[in-house]
Amino acid sequence: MATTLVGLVGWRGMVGSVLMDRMQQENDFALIEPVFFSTSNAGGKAPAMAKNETVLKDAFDIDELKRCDIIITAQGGDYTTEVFPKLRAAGWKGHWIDAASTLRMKDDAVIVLDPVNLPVIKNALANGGRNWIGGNCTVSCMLMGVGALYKAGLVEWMTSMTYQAASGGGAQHMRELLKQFGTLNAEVRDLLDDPKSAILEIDRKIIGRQRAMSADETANFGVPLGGSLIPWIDKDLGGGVSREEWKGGAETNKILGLDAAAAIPVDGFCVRIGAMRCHSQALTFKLKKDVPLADIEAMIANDNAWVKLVPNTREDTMRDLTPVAVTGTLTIPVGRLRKLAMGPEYLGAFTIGDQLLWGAAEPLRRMLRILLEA
Ligand SMILES: NC(=O)C1=CN([C@@H]2O[C@H](COP(=O)(O)OP(=O)(O)OC[C@H]3O[C@@H](n4cnc5c(N)ncnc54)[C@H](OP(=O)(O)O)[C@@H]3O)[C@@H](O)[C@H]2O)C=CC1
Ligand SMILES: N[C@@H](CC(=O)OP(=O)(O)O)C(=O)O
Repeated sequence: MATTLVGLVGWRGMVGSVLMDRMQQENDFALIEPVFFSTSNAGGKAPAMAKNETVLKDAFDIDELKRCDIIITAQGGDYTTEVFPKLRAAGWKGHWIDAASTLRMKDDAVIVLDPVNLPVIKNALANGGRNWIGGNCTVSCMLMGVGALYKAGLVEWMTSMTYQAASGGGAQHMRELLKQFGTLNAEVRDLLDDPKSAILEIDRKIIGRQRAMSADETANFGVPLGGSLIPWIDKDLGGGVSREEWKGGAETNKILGLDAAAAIPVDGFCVRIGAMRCHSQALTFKLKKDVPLADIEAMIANDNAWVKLVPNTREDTMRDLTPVAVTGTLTIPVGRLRKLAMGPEYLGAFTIGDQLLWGAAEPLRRMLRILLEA
């Protein structure tokens, strides 16, 4: 069989770098002939994973892109908006795998998260599908954790309260958060070094410095995030709903392959907090019936190889159910599982995922594998 030519766009960005790491770890490059593209350095040297195609191609060159059997892009939505229609208009029939949200809700696109929706992917493939889009990080991480309840048809509705990391905004947001923490620490360092100093004096100085942060110091988030939080993520869709909140319902149902008539109500609030790259979520389910907690735990624990049930104890929660425990791993812990005071059909849960792994890069490389094995 001829070698599959796979174009890689956005490979040196934050999501792209995580994707390259995972592809190397899983030996994906052994199965493909990679062609590396750049929006800024065409003609430069391709990275070490290159085989025969050792020069960076221009990521806007439709003829070069057209050579590829498969293109994977983590370059961002603006790039997709500009290049994808031109490429298809030029008659390209290859597979397009994309991290950006641009094409997600298009009828001819599938949101890929194969441990949850392999049947949806396989069905689209059989029907000639060629556009494979990674889901919103919060939605993908949530479904990796509690997808079992949806698959079992148990969910009447779900509400989520998210605690989303700085990385969701991009690399500059992570840097800004850390700079803000440093600025705040510097503001009270002398007082912290003195064990007899008054805590209210420290508190007064911190809030003063937070409120005095310059436009430069908050250029990415718009307001201070260090020592604070921001209960709005992505655009304002009107009606008091953020675009990130809208994605929760729209993408969950699309991933599960549920049309408007069968859609499950999913809604909540999305909040940016000062974590680095793990998105956490508190979930409340209204189940269609009273299912014993032990059965629910077993369902979740056995759903996929990455989910990890965390016993609902203080000790287990503090050790295993934090962004610090999860960062850099593919593990999706689900804990704090308990029936809520509202009644036996009301279930509470808390889950965490690395938003650069299951939230962005991993579903893309797994889709590549599915195509290579098809
Ligand atoms: N951040 C996230 O959490 C998520 C992002 N996504 C999607 O992925 C897209 C890419 O996001 P992200 O990876 O954060 O974007 P980055 O800004 O890190 O990278 C995007 C591109 O910027 C260029 N670039 C310019 N300067 C640098 C530099 N110093 N280091 C690395 N790259 C640089 C690179 O293009 P070139 O090599 O051509 O110059 C790179 O491919 C997003 O727009 C979004 O659509 C999806 C899910 C989650
Ligand atoms: N919006 C997410 C990150 C992201 O890129 O989402 P999407 O792929 O849906 O645009 C966040 O800020 O945490």
